[in-house]
Amino acid sequence: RQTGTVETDAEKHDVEYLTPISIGTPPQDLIVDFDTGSSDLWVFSTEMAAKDIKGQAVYDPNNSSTSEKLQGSTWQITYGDGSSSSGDVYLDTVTIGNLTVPNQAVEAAKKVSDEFTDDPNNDGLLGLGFSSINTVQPTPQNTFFDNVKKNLDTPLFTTDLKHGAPGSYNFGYIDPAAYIGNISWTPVDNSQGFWGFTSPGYAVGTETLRNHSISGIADTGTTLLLLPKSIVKAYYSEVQGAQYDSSQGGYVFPCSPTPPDFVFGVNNGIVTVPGDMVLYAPIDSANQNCFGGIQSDTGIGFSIFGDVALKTSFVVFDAGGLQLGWAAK
Ligand SMILES: NCc1ccc(-c2ccco2)nc1
Repeated sequence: RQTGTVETDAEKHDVEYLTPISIGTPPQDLIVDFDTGSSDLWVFSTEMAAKDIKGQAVYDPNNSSTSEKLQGSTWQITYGDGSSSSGDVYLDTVTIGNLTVPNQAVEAAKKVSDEFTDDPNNDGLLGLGFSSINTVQPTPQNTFFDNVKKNLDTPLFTTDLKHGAPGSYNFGYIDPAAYIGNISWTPVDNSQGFWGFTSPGYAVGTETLRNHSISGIADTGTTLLLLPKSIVKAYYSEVQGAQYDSSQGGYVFPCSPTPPDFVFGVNNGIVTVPGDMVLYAPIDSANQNCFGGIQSDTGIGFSIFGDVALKTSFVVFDAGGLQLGWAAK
């Protein structure tokens, strides 16, 4: 039985976290977005039109002695932010850190939307959601984690995303040096293919937790913390000068003073998003006004605990116990 670890780097403003993987023989190195909110491993490839590739590394199945085309299989995915991609499928060897899966479904892109073309550092996505929502047709394929988990000491992975600093994904073990205090555990609802859970409540600043169930997903592939409109409104009502700016598509507020912390419950514990993490990014060159890291989940149907929430914590994605563990660090 094995364990593994791989470093992940924060892009500017922690908009996404990019992690190296190797595909094929000899190994082709790509850097991709590990996404617990989806379940396809897809990469830029030599099957794309040259105009859609702007700086990304590409997978060339013809340059791998271990690639095997999954005849007749195709995939197509559209994400919550409207971005999309599609293509065909190969089985090939995929290595992350010291962990190797010999016959991983690698979804080679033939088309990607402009959001991906215009993101030069991101060579694709590696889904860490449940394989039930893999988009390959006619036969959905397993995620890397689902394929590797039988070889792991224990079927879990952990995330340790950081603000503007390299973090890590660990597979098969909980590193006691990576967190402080106790881990708060909460059951996972994977019926929609996501790492879903329900938080019992929230607080703004130092107030006591308000009882207000928040059902959402732990999603490393979403940048912000997207919550019910009523909670977002309650939070920004306590932020000086905050207002909803339709041109920016969300709440903005003066970058100073630092806004209050946002706290959400996880079972009997709490997770604190420090006010300076709610200051997501300046919207003007003078850094006068900032776009909020907490925005509304309207229209999605559930809340999304994205990177703004995840980077405050050490989080255990436990497929064995079907539970999420959150700890301070
Ligand atoms: N939540 C999945 C996801 C992840 C990344 C992206 C993306 C778009 C452009 C670059 O990256 N879109 C959606």
